[in-house]
Amino acid sequence: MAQQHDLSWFEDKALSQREFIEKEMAKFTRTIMKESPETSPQEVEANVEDDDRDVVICVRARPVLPAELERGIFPAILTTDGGVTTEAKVYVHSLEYKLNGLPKVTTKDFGVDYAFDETASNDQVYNKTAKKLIPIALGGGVGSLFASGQTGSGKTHTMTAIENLIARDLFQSAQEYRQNQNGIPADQVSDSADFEFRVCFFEILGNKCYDLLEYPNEVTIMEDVLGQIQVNGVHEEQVHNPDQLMKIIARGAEHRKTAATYKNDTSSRSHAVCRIRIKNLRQLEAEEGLLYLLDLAGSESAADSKHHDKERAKEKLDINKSLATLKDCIRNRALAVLSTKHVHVPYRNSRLTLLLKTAFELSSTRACRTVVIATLNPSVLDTGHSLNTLRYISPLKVEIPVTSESTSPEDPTSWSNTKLKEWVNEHSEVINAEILCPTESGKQLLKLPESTFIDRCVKCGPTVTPKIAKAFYNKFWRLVVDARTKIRQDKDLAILRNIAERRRDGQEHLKSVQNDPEAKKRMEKERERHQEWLKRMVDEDPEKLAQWVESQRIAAEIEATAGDGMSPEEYSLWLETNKEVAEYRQARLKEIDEWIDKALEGRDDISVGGRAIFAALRSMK
Ligand SMILES: Nc1ncnc2c1ncn2[C@@H]1O[C@H](COP(=O)(O)OP(=O)(O)OP(=O)(O)O)[C@@H](O)[C@H]1O
Repeated sequence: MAQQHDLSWFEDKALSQREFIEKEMAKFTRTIMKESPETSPQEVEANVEDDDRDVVICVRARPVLPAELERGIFPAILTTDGGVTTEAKVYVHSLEYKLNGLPKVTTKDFGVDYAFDETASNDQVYNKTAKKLIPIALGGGVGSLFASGQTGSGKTHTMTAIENLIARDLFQSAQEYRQNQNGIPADQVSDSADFEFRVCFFEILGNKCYDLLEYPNEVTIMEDVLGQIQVNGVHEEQVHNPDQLMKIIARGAEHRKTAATYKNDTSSRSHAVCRIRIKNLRQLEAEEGLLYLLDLAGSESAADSKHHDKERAKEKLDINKSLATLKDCIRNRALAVLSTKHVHVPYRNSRLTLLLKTAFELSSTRACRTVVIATLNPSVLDTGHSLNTLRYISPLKVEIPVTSESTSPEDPTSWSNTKLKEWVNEHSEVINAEILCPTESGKQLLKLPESTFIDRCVKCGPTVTPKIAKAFYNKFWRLVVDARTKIRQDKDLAILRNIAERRRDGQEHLKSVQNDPEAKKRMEKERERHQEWLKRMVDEDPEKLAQWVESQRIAAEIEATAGDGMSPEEYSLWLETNKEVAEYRQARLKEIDEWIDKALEGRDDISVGGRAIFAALRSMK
């Protein structure tokens, strides 16, 4: 819980301006209520029912606590629900001062999938977010739940409640599965029924990992020769009911490494990972399901970190770097599925994301769903921290395009039920399309848990063994992976062609400029303007600047690697540009480094988070 501390000059001011701030906020609320008609509960529910997003981003603002109310603290955060056509929003009101010294209230808004205010119950939060991870994990997929938020914002409160509900539903669903298979009443089967649940709990602290069940044993996260991620040396325990699971989680949480910070003496400074492996004993061919419950370390700004010693500052830098990588992985993985843009999922750049390889890998054939819950302290004194949290999580929300960009007829995502059945009949003599996919579209069949897919195939007759069913599942999923890869390669090629053209034009242009002093001057001016723009972006929109630098890096990367797997015609085009590519790429990356240096020059006020983004971009080369 947040420790009390002396109010700074600014905090004092904020509390003394209460009347003014509340009046401004009320004015703002009236305006947005007028602009966006209230969403009916039915509309919200309908939205939830249709929610088949792979990544769900939500925020929960806790109430102002009685002790805080006593100190005169009041809330400065407003949330609105999303509707069929509108997105859920969080508004943060901050007190600022104009140049003439008069106060003003600035409001920043962020779009999320779900925004919960202080009236939301734990059940409501769970039902709309984490609940959908259960069928995915039981069905052989990967469900991940991340909690993030400033210390004292209610992370533990929310996560503990959700973990309890997950434990309850996991075992209840396992019983229902058995009941559906055998017709045995649920109360007559054991809690775990046809599943084996194994739990481990560890923390990632910088580049080191420690077992939280056998504390302080060190464990290592590594990729084996088969590309599987192993957590070597970790202690795993089998659990048979919700109580056992919750006891283990509580035991791990007790060992959680904590350290004093300026803000809170029990602030978490490591990422805690609880992993539940789920084996379907009835369908041994199906992949193991994975459920990750991750309590992320808080990100701290430079101002908070100034009280830290060198070691703590380095630790914080590692944390911020891993948070930046995690953000790229979640966002880019969602983009890779939804769009034809070239995306790079840098999951190898941190221990945390390497651990979640199965969820991030573009060639993964498993259903994955990621839920991010950010908790907010609504206090007017904590708007800086709330903005930090929101700036971190809101870019994770990826818009679902109205029409899929994927037009490849080979991609099952776009198949109707008729087309899907045709494919099944054409590719298997023993699997009956009416049993495997009586009504589903291609997209719906891809959402089906692997074990259910295998179950349905096996029901087609005695000749269909689980092994055959599993091979058919892989064959179906390969279509998706191939289609995605092809789309990306096509896109890379288009970019490459464009670069080749631009470079030809550029060289012509350079030649003409060399002989034209006026044009040379103009070019110099243009360069200066560009540098100015970069400098300004550091202040105004570091996120946008980081994205721009990242796009430059990706372009350089494509230029250097696009020669792979091309047709002869494409390859000759490639060769044309390839001669100087290595040299050009080096120069380009050096230039990017210089841009970052220039942008950061003499800027001690940039947050640790901002620096970490740039550091991560550099290290990704
Ligand atoms: N949604 C909520 N409704 C009511 N009280 C809440 C809610 N969320 C948090 N609280 C209360 O706020 C206080 C801080 O919450 P909590 O300890 O969960 O924060 P935290 O983010 O986990 O902090 P830390 O990182 O320091 O452990 C607690 O007293 C908790 O009971």
